[in-house]
Amino acid sequence: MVFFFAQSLSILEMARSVSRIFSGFRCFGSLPFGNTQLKTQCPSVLFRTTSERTVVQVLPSIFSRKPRDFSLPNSSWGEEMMRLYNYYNSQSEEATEGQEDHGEQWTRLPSYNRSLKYATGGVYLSKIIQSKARLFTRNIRDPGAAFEYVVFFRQDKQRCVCVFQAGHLLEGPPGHVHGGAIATMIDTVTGTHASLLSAPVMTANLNINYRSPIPLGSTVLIESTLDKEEGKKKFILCSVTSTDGSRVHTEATALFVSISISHLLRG
Ligand SMILES: CCCCCCCC(=O)SCCNC(=O)CCNC(=O)[C@H](O)C(C)(C)COP(=O)(O)OP(=O)(O)OC[C@H]1O[C@@H](n2cnc3c(N)ncnc32)[C@H](O)[C@@H]1OP(=O)(O)O
Repeated sequence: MVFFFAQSLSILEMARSVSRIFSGFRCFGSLPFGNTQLKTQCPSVLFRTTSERTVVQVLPSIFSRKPRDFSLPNSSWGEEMMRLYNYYNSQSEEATEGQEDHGEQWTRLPSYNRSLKYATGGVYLSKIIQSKARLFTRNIRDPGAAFEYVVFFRQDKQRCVCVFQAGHLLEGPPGHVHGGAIATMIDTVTGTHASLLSAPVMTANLNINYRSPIPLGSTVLIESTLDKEEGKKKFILCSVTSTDGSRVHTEATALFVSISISHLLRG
């Protein structure tokens, strides 16, 4: 669809259009950290400053069908978010460079805005989910406006840690994060955790105790641990704390039940 539209424009008009389409996507390579993987993911930065020939060379990667991984840094990530991302990411890099991974390192979990489509290659879900469906936590294009987060997993400890920066659109009480947004993030982290144990799962029960408000714009840690498994039930514990651990914001327990895909087709 995007490609068809672009064919009817001149190259430069096309470049401007695509640039606008991708306007929410900042160039990771301009940020002060040296992850080469990030630098390869922002070809649109060349549009305004290079010749037509270069633009043409760049276009194929623009129209790549590779989905955006939202768990990678963008320009809205603050200092604390970046510090923690770099901390956990450096430990997960060791796992890939090291000899053998026995689950003793953190693994960064990629995050897409149409999780099931990408997880299944789109074959199944393209038939049953409307084309405009997007994952709730990844559907706001303006970087930093809502849910900015990355989840890491440690298999040996059965533990997830999520670094979450709460944007200005998540306001509940003045200057603080809405309880529903906090619940959403707890559901997301514990649900991701339960899915790693045995996907697919659905949330059957979520109990939340709000202990102290989370300032809007701040970065917090959301940690989940496996409490117990009973057949198709997974019980997960979760806490939301300040990044230094000194302040407990929220505590929760969650129950996930394994389902079969046919469960989702019952309507
Ligand atoms: C990448 C991002 C990840 C994000 C993750 C987000 C996940 C979500 O938000 S899911 C959306 C919200 N959840 C839902 O809509 C679920 C709606 N509920 C359902 O579909 C069903 O009730 C479901 C799937 C939970 C359970 O149904 P079903 O598979 O038939 O299980 P069922 O046989 O009734 O119960 C299985 C066991 O779970 C227990 N159980 C079920 N529901 C509950 C509950 N609410 N509380 C406590 N126990 C429960 C049952 O007692 C039973 O226990 P046991 O095996 O010991 O007898």
